Amino acid sequence: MSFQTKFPPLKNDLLIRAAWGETLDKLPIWIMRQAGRYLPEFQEFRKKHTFFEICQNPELACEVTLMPIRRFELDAAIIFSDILVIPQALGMIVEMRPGVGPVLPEPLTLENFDKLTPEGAVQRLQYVGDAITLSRMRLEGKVPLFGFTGAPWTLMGYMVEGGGSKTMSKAKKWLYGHPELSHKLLSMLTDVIIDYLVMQIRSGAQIVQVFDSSAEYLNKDLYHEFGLPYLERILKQVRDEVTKSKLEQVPMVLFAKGAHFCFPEIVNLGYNVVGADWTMDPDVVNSIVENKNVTIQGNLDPCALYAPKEELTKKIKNMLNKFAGKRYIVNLGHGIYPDAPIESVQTFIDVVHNTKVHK
Ligand SMILES: Cc1c2[nH]c(c1CCC(=O)O)Cc1[nH]c(c(CCC(=O)O)c1C)Cc1[nH]c(c(CCC(=O)O)c1C)Cc1[nH]c(c(C)c1CCC(=O)O)C2
Repeated sequence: MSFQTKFPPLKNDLLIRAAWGETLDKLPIWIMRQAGRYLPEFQEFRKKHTFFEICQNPELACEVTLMPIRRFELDAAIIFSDILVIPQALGMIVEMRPGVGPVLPEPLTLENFDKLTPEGAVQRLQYVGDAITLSRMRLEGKVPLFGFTGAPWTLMGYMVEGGGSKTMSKAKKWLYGHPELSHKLLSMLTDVIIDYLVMQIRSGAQIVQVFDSSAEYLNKDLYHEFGLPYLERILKQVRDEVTKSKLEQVPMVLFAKGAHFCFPEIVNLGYNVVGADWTMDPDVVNSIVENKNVTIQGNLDPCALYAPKEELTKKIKNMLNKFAGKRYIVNLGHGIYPDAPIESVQTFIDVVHNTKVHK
Protein backbone atom coordinates (compact mmCIF):
# COMPACT_ATOMS: atom_id res chain seq x y z
CA MET A 1 0.00 0.00 0.00
CA SER A 2 1.25 3.47 -0.78
CA PHE A 3 0.97 6.25 1.75
CA GLN A 4 2.65 8.71 -0.52
CA THR A 5 -0.48 10.48 -1.68
CA LYS A 6 -2.10 11.38 1.62
CA PHE A 7 0.67 13.70 2.83
CA PRO A 8 0.47 17.50 2.63
CA PRO A 9 1.89 18.74 -0.70
CA LEU A 10 5.55 19.76 -0.73
CA LYS A 11 5.94 23.55 -0.76
CA ASN A 12 9.73 23.80 -0.94
CA ASP A 13 11.01 21.27 -3.48
CA LEU A 14 14.33 23.02 -4.13
CA LEU A 15 16.45 20.19 -2.75
CA ILE A 16 14.50 17.45 -4.50
CA ARG A 17 14.80 19.25 -7.83
CA ALA A 18 18.54 19.70 -7.32
CA ALA A 19 18.84 16.01 -6.46
CA TRP A 20 17.07 14.95 -9.66
CA GLY A 21 19.43 17.10 -11.68
CA GLU A 22 18.14 20.63 -12.08
CA THR A 23 20.54 23.51 -11.75
CA LEU A 24 18.71 26.17 -9.84
CA ASP A 25 19.14 29.87 -9.27
CA LYS A 26 18.63 29.30 -5.53
CA LEU A 27 20.79 26.82 -3.67
CA PRO A 28 19.28 24.21 -1.35
CA ILE A 29 21.03 23.56 1.97
CA TRP A 30 20.76 21.01 4.75
CA ILE A 31 23.33 19.95 7.32
CA MET A 32 24.42 16.41 8.09
CA ARG A 33 23.57 15.62 11.71
CA GLN A 34 21.42 18.73 11.88
CA ALA A 35 19.02 17.03 14.32
CA GLY A 36 21.44 16.68 17.18
CA ARG A 37 23.68 17.72 19.97
CA TYR A 38 24.73 21.20 18.85
CA LEU A 39 21.13 22.31 19.51
CA PRO A 40 20.50 23.43 23.11
CA GLU A 41 16.89 22.27 22.80
CA PHE A 42 18.15 18.77 21.91
CA GLN A 43 20.48 18.73 24.91
CA GLU A 44 17.55 19.67 27.16
CA PHE A 45 15.45 16.94 25.57
CA ARG A 46 18.21 14.37 26.13
CA LYS A 47 18.14 15.05 29.88
CA LYS A 48 14.63 13.62 29.91
CA HIS A 49 15.01 10.74 27.45
CA THR A 50 17.66 8.19 26.55
CA PHE A 51 18.99 8.18 23.00
CA PHE A 52 17.24 5.01 21.86
CA GLU A 53 14.03 5.94 23.68
CA ILE A 54 13.89 8.96 21.35
CA CYS A 55 14.68 6.82 18.30
CA GLN A 56 12.02 4.26 19.15
CA ASN A 57 9.20 6.62 20.08
CA PRO A 58 7.78 8.26 16.92
CA GLU A 59 6.43 11.27 18.87
CA LEU A 60 9.85 11.97 20.39
CA ALA A 61 11.79 11.23 17.18
CA CYS A 62 9.45 13.53 15.25
CA GLU A 63 9.96 16.29 17.81
CA VAL A 64 13.76 16.19 17.37
CA THR A 65 13.43 15.92 13.58
CA LEU A 66 11.51 19.20 13.62
CA MET A 67 13.89 21.07 15.98
CA PRO A 68 16.33 22.32 13.32
CA ILE A 69 13.44 23.11 10.95
CA ARG A 70 11.77 25.33 13.54
CA ARG A 71 15.02 27.20 14.20
CA PHE A 72 16.52 27.54 10.71
CA GLU A 73 15.40 27.96 7.10
CA LEU A 74 16.84 24.63 6.02
CA ASP A 75 15.68 23.04 2.78
CA ALA A 76 15.28 19.51 4.15
CA ALA A 77 14.63 17.64 7.37
CA ILE A 78 16.28 14.33 8.29
CA ILE A 79 14.54 11.75 10.41
CA PHE A 80 16.02 11.45 13.88
CA SER A 81 17.47 7.96 14.22
CA ASP A 82 20.89 6.32 14.01
CA ILE A 83 22.68 4.00 11.63
CA LEU A 84 23.12 1.53 14.52
CA VAL A 85 19.42 0.68 14.78
CA ILE A 86 20.16 -2.01 12.16
CA PRO A 87 22.67 -3.97 14.30
CA GLN A 88 20.13 -3.59 17.12
CA ALA A 89 17.37 -5.08 14.97
CA LEU A 90 19.76 -7.93 14.15
CA GLY A 91 19.87 -8.78 17.84
CA MET A 92 23.00 -6.91 18.95
CA ILE A 93 23.10 -4.73 22.05
CA VAL A 94 23.92 -1.09 21.27
CA GLU A 95 24.50 1.43 24.05
CA MET A 96 24.93 5.16 23.54
CA ARG A 97 27.39 6.19 26.24
CA PRO A 98 27.66 9.91 27.03
CA GLY A 99 31.06 11.27 26.05
CA VAL A 100 32.04 7.95 24.45
CA GLY A 101 29.57 7.33 21.65
CA PRO A 102 28.10 4.02 20.58
CA VAL A 103 29.27 0.85 22.30
CA LEU A 104 28.34 -2.70 21.29
CA PRO A 105 29.42 -4.64 24.38
CA GLU A 106 29.20 -8.03 22.65
CA PRO A 107 30.84 -7.45 19.26
CA LEU A 108 30.35 -9.75 16.32
CA THR A 109 32.81 -12.66 16.24
CA LEU A 110 33.37 -15.62 13.96
CA GLU A 111 31.67 -17.71 16.63
CA ASN A 112 28.51 -15.66 17.32
CA PHE A 113 27.89 -14.68 13.69
CA ASP A 114 25.05 -17.19 13.31
CA LYS A 115 23.13 -15.61 16.18
CA LEU A 116 22.26 -12.54 14.07
CA THR A 117 18.57 -12.42 13.23
CA PRO A 118 17.96 -10.88 9.81
CA GLU A 119 14.49 -12.47 9.61
CA GLY A 120 11.98 -9.88 10.75
CA ALA A 121 14.65 -7.19 11.25
CA VAL A 122 12.86 -4.63 9.10
CA GLN A 123 9.55 -5.28 10.87
CA ARG A 124 11.35 -4.56 14.12
CA LEU A 125 12.43 -1.25 12.60
CA GLN A 126 8.88 -0.23 11.77
CA TYR A 127 9.13 2.43 14.50
CA VAL A 128 11.48 4.34 12.16
CA GLY A 129 8.80 4.17 9.46
CA ASP A 130 6.18 5.37 11.94
CA ALA A 131 8.43 8.29 12.94
CA ILE A 132 8.86 9.15 9.25
CA THR A 133 5.10 9.07 8.61
CA LEU A 134 4.41 11.27 11.64
CA SER A 135 7.19 13.70 10.69
CA ARG A 136 5.85 13.98 7.15
CA MET A 137 2.46 14.98 8.57
CA ARG A 138 3.89 17.46 11.05
CA LEU A 139 6.25 19.02 8.49
CA GLU A 140 3.10 20.02 6.59
CA GLY A 141 5.04 20.02 3.33
CA LYS A 142 7.42 22.75 4.51
CA VAL A 143 10.52 20.85 3.37
CA PRO A 144 11.24 17.30 2.14
CA LEU A 145 12.16 14.58 4.63
CA PHE A 146 15.32 12.45 4.38
CA GLY A 147 15.42 8.82 5.41
CA PHE A 148 18.82 7.18 5.83
CA THR A 149 20.84 4.07 6.54
CA GLY A 150 24.42 3.10 7.23
CA ALA A 151 26.21 1.35 4.35
CA PRO A 152 27.05 -2.36 4.76
CA TRP A 153 30.79 -1.82 5.38
CA THR A 154 30.22 0.97 7.92
CA LEU A 155 27.72 -1.17 9.83
CA MET A 156 30.07 -4.17 9.70
CA GLY A 157 32.80 -1.96 11.15
CA TYR A 158 30.77 -0.98 14.21
CA MET A 159 29.48 -4.54 14.67
CA VAL A 160 32.91 -6.19 14.59
CA GLU A 161 34.80 -3.46 16.46
CA GLY A 162 32.10 -3.13 19.12
CA GLY A 163 31.96 0.63 18.54
CA GLY A 164 34.02 3.28 16.83
CA SER A 165 37.68 2.62 16.07
CA LYS A 166 40.76 4.56 15.04
CA THR A 167 41.89 1.83 12.62
CA MET A 168 38.98 -0.57 11.96
CA SER A 169 41.70 -3.24 12.18
CA LYS A 170 39.41 -5.88 13.70
CA ALA A 171 36.86 -5.43 10.94
CA LYS A 172 39.61 -5.34 8.30
CA LYS A 173 41.01 -8.54 9.78
CA TRP A 174 37.76 -10.13 8.64
CA LEU A 175 38.13 -8.67 5.14
CA TYR A 176 41.68 -10.02 4.74
CA GLY A 177 41.44 -13.16 6.85
CA HIS A 178 37.86 -14.26 6.30
CA PRO A 179 36.72 -12.79 2.99
CA GLU A 180 33.96 -15.35 2.49
CA LEU A 181 32.37 -14.73 5.84
CA SER A 182 32.81 -10.97 5.29
CA HIS A 183 30.87 -11.25 2.04
CA LYS A 184 28.20 -13.28 3.78
CA LEU A 185 27.81 -10.56 6.41
CA LEU A 186 27.91 -7.67 3.93
CA SER A 187 25.41 -9.42 1.70
CA MET A 188 23.05 -10.04 4.60
CA LEU A 189 23.34 -6.39 5.69
CA THR A 190 22.69 -5.30 2.10
CA ASP A 191 19.45 -7.33 2.00
CA VAL A 192 18.27 -5.75 5.25
CA ILE A 193 19.29 -2.24 4.11
CA ILE A 194 17.33 -2.62 0.85
CA ASP A 195 14.13 -3.64 2.65
CA TYR A 196 14.73 -0.96 5.27
CA LEU A 197 15.06 1.84 2.68
CA VAL A 198 11.98 0.65 0.79
CA MET A 199 10.08 0.62 4.09
CA GLN A 200 11.25 4.20 4.76
CA ILE A 201 10.13 5.29 1.29
CA ARG A 202 6.79 3.55 1.76
CA SER A 203 6.44 5.36 5.08
CA GLY A 204 7.03 8.76 3.48
CA ALA A 205 10.78 9.41 3.07
CA GLN A 206 11.14 11.76 0.08
CA ILE A 207 14.89 11.22 -0.42
CA VAL A 208 17.24 8.70 1.19
CA GLN A 209 20.94 8.83 2.04
CA VAL A 210 23.39 5.98 2.51
CA PHE A 211 26.17 6.88 4.98
CA ASP A 212 29.41 5.03 4.32
CA SER A 213 31.23 6.97 7.02
CA SER A 214 33.98 4.36 7.45
CA ALA A 215 34.88 4.12 3.75
CA GLU A 216 38.05 6.03 4.61
CA TYR A 217 39.57 2.95 6.27
CA LEU A 218 39.56 1.00 3.00
CA ASN A 219 41.53 1.41 -0.22
CA LYS A 220 40.80 0.97 -3.90
CA ASP A 221 41.13 -2.82 -3.91
CA LEU A 222 39.14 -3.32 -0.73
CA TYR A 223 36.41 -0.90 -1.79
CA HIS A 224 36.11 -2.62 -5.16
CA GLU A 225 35.63 -5.93 -3.42
CA PHE A 226 33.72 -5.06 -0.22
CA GLY A 227 32.13 -1.65 -0.82
CA LEU A 228 31.06 -0.78 -4.34
CA PRO A 229 29.23 -4.01 -5.33
CA TYR A 230 26.95 -3.74 -2.31
CA LEU A 231 26.32 -0.02 -2.80
CA GLU A 232 25.40 -0.76 -6.40
CA ARG A 233 23.03 -3.55 -5.38
CA ILE A 234 21.34 -1.25 -2.85
CA LEU A 235 20.67 1.37 -5.53
CA LYS A 236 19.39 -1.10 -8.14
CA GLN A 237 17.25 -3.21 -5.86
CA VAL A 238 15.68 -0.27 -4.02
CA ARG A 239 14.74 1.19 -7.42
CA ASP A 240 13.28 -2.17 -8.53
CA GLU A 241 11.36 -2.72 -5.30
CA VAL A 242 9.97 0.82 -5.35
CA THR A 243 8.69 0.26 -8.88
CA LYS A 244 7.25 -3.16 -7.99
CA SER A 245 5.50 -1.69 -4.97
CA LYS A 246 4.01 1.10 -7.13
CA LEU A 247 5.66 3.76 -5.03
CA GLU A 248 7.15 6.94 -6.45
CA GLN A 249 10.91 6.88 -7.00
CA VAL A 250 12.88 9.14 -4.66
CA PRO A 251 16.40 10.52 -5.19
CA MET A 252 19.16 8.42 -3.63
CA VAL A 253 22.25 9.94 -2.06
CA LEU A 254 25.57 8.25 -1.27
CA PHE A 255 28.06 9.79 1.14
CA ALA A 256 31.22 7.70 1.29
CA LYS A 257 33.47 9.60 3.65
CA GLY A 258 37.15 9.63 2.74
CA ALA A 259 36.75 7.45 -0.35
CA HIS A 260 38.95 9.59 -2.61
CA PHE A 261 40.53 6.43 -3.96
CA CYS A 262 37.23 5.48 -5.60
CA PHE A 263 35.47 8.80 -6.19
CA PRO A 264 35.11 8.28 -9.97
CA GLU A 265 33.70 4.79 -9.38
CA ILE A 266 31.31 6.17 -6.76
CA VAL A 267 30.12 8.85 -9.15
CA ASN A 268 29.53 6.16 -11.80
CA LEU A 269 27.37 3.97 -9.55
CA GLY A 270 24.27 5.93 -10.56
CA TYR A 271 23.21 7.53 -7.27
CA ASN A 272 21.45 10.83 -7.97
CA VAL A 273 23.58 12.67 -5.42
CA VAL A 274 27.12 11.98 -4.22
CA GLY A 275 28.53 13.57 -1.10
CA ALA A 276 32.02 15.08 -1.19
CA ASP A 277 33.72 15.16 2.19
CA TRP A 278 35.49 18.26 3.46
CA THR A 279 38.96 17.03 2.44
CA MET A 280 38.09 17.00 -1.25
CA ASP A 281 39.22 19.85 -3.46
CA PRO A 282 36.19 21.28 -5.31
CA ASP A 283 38.21 21.56 -8.54
CA VAL A 284 39.06 17.86 -8.39
CA VAL A 285 35.44 17.01 -7.61
CA ASN A 286 34.24 19.13 -10.53
CA SER A 287 36.69 17.57 -12.96
CA ILE A 288 35.53 14.09 -11.96
CA VAL A 289 31.80 14.80 -12.21
CA GLU A 290 31.96 16.84 -15.41
CA ASN A 291 29.25 15.61 -17.79
CA LYS A 292 28.19 12.93 -15.34
CA ASN A 293 24.60 12.52 -14.36
CA VAL A 294 25.08 13.40 -10.67
CA THR A 295 24.50 16.16 -8.11
CA ILE A 296 27.30 17.00 -5.68
CA GLN A 297 26.55 17.55 -2.00
CA GLY A 298 28.97 19.14 0.44
CA ASN A 299 31.59 20.02 1.41
CA LEU A 300 32.39 22.79 3.92
CA ASP A 301 34.76 21.67 6.68
CA PRO A 302 32.57 21.29 9.81
CA CYS A 303 35.37 23.06 11.69
CA ALA A 304 34.99 26.14 9.47
CA LEU A 305 31.98 26.91 11.67
CA TYR A 306 34.46 27.82 14.43
CA ALA A 307 35.89 30.66 12.30
CA PRO A 308 34.86 34.27 12.94
CA LYS A 309 31.85 35.36 10.89
CA GLU A 310 33.80 37.25 8.24
CA GLU A 311 36.25 34.44 7.65
CA LEU A 312 33.47 31.85 7.61
CA THR A 313 31.52 33.92 5.07
CA LYS A 314 34.57 34.02 2.84
CA LYS A 315 35.04 30.24 3.06
CA ILE A 316 31.38 29.61 2.22
CA LYS A 317 31.50 32.00 -0.74
CA ASN A 318 34.66 30.35 -2.04
CA MET A 319 32.91 27.01 -1.96
CA LEU A 320 29.78 28.34 -3.64
CA ASN A 321 31.92 29.91 -6.38
CA LYS A 322 33.22 26.46 -7.21
CA PHE A 323 29.94 24.55 -7.12
CA ALA A 324 27.05 26.96 -7.74
CA GLY A 325 25.65 26.85 -11.26
CA LYS A 326 26.19 23.11 -11.38
CA ARG A 327 24.05 20.31 -9.94
CA TYR A 328 24.62 21.13 -6.28
CA ILE A 329 23.23 20.74 -2.76
CA VAL A 330 25.00 22.74 -0.06
CA ASN A 331 26.10 20.86 3.06
CA LEU A 332 29.04 20.34 5.35
CA GLY A 333 31.67 17.80 4.33
CA HIS A 334 30.78 15.63 7.36
CA GLY A 335 28.34 15.85 10.26
CA ILE A 336 28.15 18.99 12.37
CA TYR A 337 30.05 18.83 15.67
CA PRO A 338 28.32 19.16 19.04
CA ASP A 339 30.12 22.42 19.89
CA ALA A 340 29.41 24.17 16.57
CA PRO A 341 28.26 27.72 17.33
CA ILE A 342 24.59 28.19 16.48
CA GLU A 343 25.36 31.68 15.04
CA SER A 344 27.71 30.07 12.53
CA VAL A 345 24.98 27.70 11.38
CA GLN A 346 22.77 30.76 10.87
CA THR A 347 25.55 32.48 8.92
CA PHE A 348 26.03 29.39 6.74
CA ILE A 349 22.34 29.28 5.84
CA ASP A 350 22.07 33.05 5.31
CA VAL A 351 25.07 33.23 2.99
CA VAL A 352 23.76 30.32 0.93
CA HIS A 353 20.25 31.72 0.65
CA ASN A 354 21.50 35.20 -0.19
CA THR A 355 23.58 33.87 -3.06
CA LYS A 356 21.97 34.44 -6.42
CA VAL A 357 23.24 31.87 -8.86
CA HIS A 358 23.89 32.82 -12.46
CA LYS A 359 23.21 29.80 -14.58
C1 LIG B 1 28.78 6.92 11.97
C2 LIG B 1 27.36 7.33 12.25
C3 LIG B 1 26.63 7.08 13.47
N1 LIG B 1 25.39 7.63 13.30
C4 LIG B 1 25.28 8.22 12.08
C5 LIG B 1 26.51 8.01 11.39
C6 LIG B 1 26.80 8.42 9.97
C7 LIG B 1 27.07 9.87 9.85
C8 LIG B 1 28.43 10.30 10.29
O1 LIG B 1 29.42 9.74 9.83
O2 LIG B 1 28.48 11.24 11.10
C9 LIG B 1 24.13 8.89 11.49
C10 LIG B 1 23.22 9.67 12.35
N2 LIG B 1 23.17 9.73 13.71
C11 LIG B 1 22.17 10.58 14.10
C12 LIG B 1 21.51 11.03 12.94
C13 LIG B 1 20.23 11.84 13.03
C14 LIG B 1 19.82 12.69 12.01
C15 LIG B 1 20.73 13.86 11.76
O3 LIG B 1 20.64 14.85 12.46
O4 LIG B 1 21.51 13.80 10.79
C16 LIG B 1 22.19 10.49 11.83
C17 LIG B 1 21.96 10.69 10.34
C18 LIG B 1 21.81 10.97 15.48
C19 LIG B 1 22.81 10.85 16.55
N3 LIG B 1 23.71 9.84 16.75
C20 LIG B 1 24.41 10.07 17.90
C21 LIG B 1 23.96 11.28 18.49
C22 LIG B 1 24.44 11.87 19.82
C23 LIG B 1 24.14 10.93 20.93
C24 LIG B 1 23.58 11.55 22.18
O5 LIG B 1 22.59 12.28 22.10
O6 LIG B 1 24.11 11.22 23.22
C25 LIG B 1 22.96 11.78 17.64
C26 LIG B 1 22.13 13.01 17.85
C27 LIG B 1 25.44 9.20 18.45
C28 LIG B 1 26.34 8.52 17.54
N4 LIG B 1 25.97 7.65 16.53
C29 LIG B 1 27.10 7.25 15.84
C30 LIG B 1 28.23 7.84 16.47
C31 LIG B 1 29.66 7.67 16.03
C32 LIG B 1 27.76 8.62 17.54
C33 LIG B 1 28.56 9.35 18.60
C34 LIG B 1 29.22 10.54 18.13
C35 LIG B 1 28.32 11.57 17.49
O7 LIG B 1 27.40 12.08 18.13
O8 LIG B 1 28.56 11.87 16.33
C36 LIG B 1 27.09 6.35 14.68
